[in-house]
Amino acid sequence: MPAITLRGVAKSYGGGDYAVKNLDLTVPDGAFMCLLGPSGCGKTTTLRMIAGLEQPTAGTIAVGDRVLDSVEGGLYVPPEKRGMGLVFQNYALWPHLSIRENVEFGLRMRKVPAAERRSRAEAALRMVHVDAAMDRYPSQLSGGQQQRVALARMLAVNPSVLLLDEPLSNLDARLRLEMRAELKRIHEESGATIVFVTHDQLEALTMATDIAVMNDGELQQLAAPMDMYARPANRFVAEFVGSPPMAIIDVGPSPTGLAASLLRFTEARSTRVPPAAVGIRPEALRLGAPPASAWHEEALVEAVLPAGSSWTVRLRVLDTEMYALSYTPVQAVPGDVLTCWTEEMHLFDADGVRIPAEDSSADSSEDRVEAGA
Ligand SMILES: Nc1ncnc2c1ncn2[C@@H]1O[C@H](COP(=O)(O)OP(=O)(O)OP(=O)(O)O)[C@@H](O)[C@H]1O
Repeated sequence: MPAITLRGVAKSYGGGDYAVKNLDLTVPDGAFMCLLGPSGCGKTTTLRMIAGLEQPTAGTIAVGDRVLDSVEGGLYVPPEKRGMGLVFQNYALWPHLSIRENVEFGLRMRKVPAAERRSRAEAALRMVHVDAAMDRYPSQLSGGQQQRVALARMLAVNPSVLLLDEPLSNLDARLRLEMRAELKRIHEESGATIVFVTHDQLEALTMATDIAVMNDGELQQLAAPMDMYARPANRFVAEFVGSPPMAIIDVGPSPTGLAASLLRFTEARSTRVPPAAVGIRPEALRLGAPPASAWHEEALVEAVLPAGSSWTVRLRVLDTEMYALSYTPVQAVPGDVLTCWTEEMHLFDADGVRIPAEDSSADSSEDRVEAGA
């Protein structure tokens, strides 16, 4: 299956506002791409355009050489002729059909012979581990099992492109975790190209091979999950990806307190234009004796929040409240004064765009980070 490409794609539902603006995006063959962003950023609209359920207002959508939409060329291929499988948040199973019959339904529509229908339905149900419940009815299954049946129904048709819109949002935390692992396994086993819409950054980080972060109808960054986490292209991505979020401290033009301390440190180590903002991830803010090269300040412990395997500490650093996340026990109580330090800062310019590190090959031109807002 060749790559899916969107070129100059825009969508307006009328009234002058654009749900998606001039989107250029390539989904490589076999990718598990997550479209990630806050509510209303245009993720679902993008997915529905790929599916053919919405027509773009401008641009082209193609799979390899096959053009599916071309506004300029007056071309539009309807959903049923695109050969893509769809699962939406509100999946619906037929209540009066057994699980097996539900999964066979799509194959029946495609006039697949009975024996083949049966074996393909069984194979799909085995893949999602619901084959033991094949002869039951949807009402006899848990929400998570029903969700898997909806997936099996799509997988039985064997589409080479799967389009999923928040398919895990109706599940409880434990099932979501289980289904993330299942989806990853299904992706690896089937070799299908997956486009997955979510507003949950953890879902995207854990499952995707590529993440496209959108905001306000525009692509903010396209990168592999850990690249995006390590080198967010701009302030929006930096704050959206990661939990607890990165602290971003504005430092210009006449900073005081923590901002002044950070600016002094970055200016002493760089010949470049000073940053307009400095970001520090909670796990990069360490407590204890700092190495000589690290930025450090005294911090007043305000609260210690143990969570079994991690410790979140609320600190007051000069004039600013910050969070440190530790994966080793923190022996401190409110009122203690500790040294906090870091060697990992993210610098942003006045437009909120990442300033690449001078001494790091990680921020090189080979970086997969494509876009900055
Ligand atoms: N059928 C429609 N008619 C008019 N406006 C729409 C329609 N569908 C979406 N929109 C608008 O387009 C914008 C993008 O919506 P979209 O559903 O694509 O965002 P989203 O990122 O998927 O959000 P959510 O996570 O809330 O589903 C929003 O401002 C939304 O109100």
